[in-house]
Amino acid sequence: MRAALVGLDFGKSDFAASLDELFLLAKSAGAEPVTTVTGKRASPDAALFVGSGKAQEIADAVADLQLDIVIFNHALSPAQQRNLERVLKTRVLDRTSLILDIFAQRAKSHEGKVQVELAQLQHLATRLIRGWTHLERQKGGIGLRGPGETQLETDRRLLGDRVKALRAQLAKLHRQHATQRRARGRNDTFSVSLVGYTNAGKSTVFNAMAKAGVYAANQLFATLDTTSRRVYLGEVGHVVISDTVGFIRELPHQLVAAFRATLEETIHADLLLHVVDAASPVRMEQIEQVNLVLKEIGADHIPQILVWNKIDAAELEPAIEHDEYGRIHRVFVSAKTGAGLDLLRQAIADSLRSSVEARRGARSQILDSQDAHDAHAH
Ligand SMILES: Nc1nc2c(ncn2[C@@H]2O[C@H](COP(=O)(O)OP(=O)(O)OP(=O)(O)O)[C@@H](O)[C@H]2O)c(=O)[nH]1
Repeated sequence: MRAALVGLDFGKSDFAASLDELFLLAKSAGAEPVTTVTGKRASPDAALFVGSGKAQEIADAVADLQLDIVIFNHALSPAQQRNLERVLKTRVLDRTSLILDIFAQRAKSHEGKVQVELAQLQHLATRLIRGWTHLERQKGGIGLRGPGETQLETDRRLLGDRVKALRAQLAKLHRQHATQRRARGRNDTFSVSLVGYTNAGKSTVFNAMAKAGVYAANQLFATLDTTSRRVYLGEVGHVVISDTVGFIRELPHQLVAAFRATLEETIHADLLLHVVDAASPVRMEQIEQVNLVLKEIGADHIPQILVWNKIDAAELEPAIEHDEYGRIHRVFVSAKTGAGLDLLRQAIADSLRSSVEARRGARSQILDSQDAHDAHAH
């Protein structure tokens, strides 16, 4: 599918990085970006998002380069999208729909699929206006319409019913996961979650640690479902490591909501390995974006180790770095070459050891106070 990418510069500093990301997103969705049209504006045009001159430039590109789709690096209103499709005479997609599309292609587990469908329906609900989509025609539903209902009311009702059913399914899956987590908790297994910006290399680190053969690809959001493995770390024992969905700037809020359940795994971890693409020029900003999402889901209090990955590409050396309190702050690794992975194992083992000591400390404090209580009673 031949695509044009369109990005408008509203004076934000991350304009170039955000466009590079759109290129990757488009490729991940299976499109072939042929050309990029950029422009500068103070604010979006109400009817077409871009100005009429820019719209003509895009329309010419569509005709000259025989493009099938135009992808905007922004959120478009339903009216803007329709107006643009009329003027450009081709399909128009915005950033939110593109990300939803990738999620729909990638979701593998039952839960992942339910979450993506819910997010898509919620996105559709904002676009459900007269003459837009007729849901019951897709379902071939004669007799589905209630008495006196207009097409729009019927669409809204069907959509509402489906959203309700999906929410119920998710709640059930959620309860099952909580039960599984409790079972794990009883075993006192130390749990480690990999988090990070999309494409940072989480799956590759996970594979290297777990030798699991989890799908790793130079695509955004190759991993949607949480996968967990037990990993043996020598005399300190076992940990459970989980790979999680990648984060991205401007993740559509429907998706943040839908994936909250998946991210629950993250919230209950004892340690977060925050994987960073050390070779990316925008790595500091990506770290910030990830920390923002962690805060949003209430996981910002969990101890975190920054894993600077891809040191082979960034020409850095494997190392462990401590903060001023002597805690491990950063580990430099290459999941691809294996350099520094022994240091990462060591870092996780250290963290496990101090957690066990802290727990033992808490327990002996309780015993001490019990002894004191008993002594007093005698
Ligand atoms: N040069 C180099 N490339 C790496 C390294 N680790 C991962 N990669 C590459 O980076 C790309 C992304 O890796 P993944 O492991 O799929 O990244 P992810 O963070 O799981 O991605 P999402 O599923 O999108 O969240 C792949 O092409 C990997 O081969 C590394 O240490 N060095």
